[in-house]
Amino acid sequence: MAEDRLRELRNELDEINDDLLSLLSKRADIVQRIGQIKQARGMLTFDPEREKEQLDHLVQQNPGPFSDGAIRHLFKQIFQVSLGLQEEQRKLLVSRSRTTVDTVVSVKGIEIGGGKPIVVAGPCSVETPEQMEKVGAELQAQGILVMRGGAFKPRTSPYDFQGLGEPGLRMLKQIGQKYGMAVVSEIVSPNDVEMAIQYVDMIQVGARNMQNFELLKAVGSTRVPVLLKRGLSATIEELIYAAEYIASRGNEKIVLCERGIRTYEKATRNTLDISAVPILKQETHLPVLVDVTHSTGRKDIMTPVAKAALAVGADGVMVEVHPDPTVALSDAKQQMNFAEFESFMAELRQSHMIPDLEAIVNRG
Ligand SMILES: C=C(O[C@@H]1C=C(C(=O)O)C=C[C@H]1O)C(=O)O
Repeated sequence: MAEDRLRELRNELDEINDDLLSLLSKRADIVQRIGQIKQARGMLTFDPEREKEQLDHLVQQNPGPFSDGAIRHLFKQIFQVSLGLQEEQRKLLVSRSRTTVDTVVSVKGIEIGGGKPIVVAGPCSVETPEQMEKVGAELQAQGILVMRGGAFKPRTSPYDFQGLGEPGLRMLKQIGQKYGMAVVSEIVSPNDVEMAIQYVDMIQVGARNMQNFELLKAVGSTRVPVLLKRGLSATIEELIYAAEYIASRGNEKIVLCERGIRTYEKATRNTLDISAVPILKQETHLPVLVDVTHSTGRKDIMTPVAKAALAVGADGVMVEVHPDPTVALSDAKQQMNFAEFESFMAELRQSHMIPDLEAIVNRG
């Protein structure tokens, strides 16, 4: 008899479970529709006031035997998984799920991400007109289309060379114009962005500033291409969110840059996270470059590392080149001299990893 009653009650519970499941699913469907409206309106997903309102109401209606605390706990769990659903469906602007088409960022007419890998090269720091003149001529001879050069240097020590600032940017622009190259330089303060875009074709947000959110918002408010470097200890997800900060302000001209992360390994300056490249290509629609200079800090392995980067799908590599690295004001050890740069370029061309020189020289 008691056995029968037990079975009966359990059958009843099974039915209630089915009803609860169906109600929860119906609720989840509504939650998702609310999520869509929130996304379209740019609203936050979490709404603590709305949750409190519902909890207060439920507690008021609580017929027992569950305690008010238990009811609050149960429903808080439902709200939490509901929020999870809304987060999941919220597609980031930079996310691959938005489009299967790869974004091509045009920097003064030079395409990054169009399937033709590029080499971005130049000195760590802009130092003197003579140094820049030599670099400009060398890069042009090597078919480089985008030149880098630092004018605002975020250095570890305040006593190290901090860069020439605006005069450095002016020098960079002049040499870029003279030798027909687009120029990119790092900006470290949101206050300098407006000034900088008079001189540079692409703004770099450096590794140390990847989560300088005010800077991200400032460059996001321009329509100038942005080269966003991964932070020293940033996860791939954090890099993607940093890119989203820029995109959310309306600027989707973003090029991501893997530049090595901090690990316990001492053989290289940083540890190149090579897997970040295909992951970023898979998770976002943005072009990805690899800075082989900063990731390795070693000239002797720059060529194989650059080949590896291109082999896993990078849209290009960045390298530092200086007429005489031994007297460079920053990063003296890791910059290539011209002879080293020439053999680096020759090796990449011979292995058909970058377009050959003629194709570039005759591009016009
Ligand atoms: C469903 C919403 O989104 C979230 C989830 C809630 C819920 O599951 O009831 C309530 C508030 C929000 O934190 C909403 O805003 O209404």
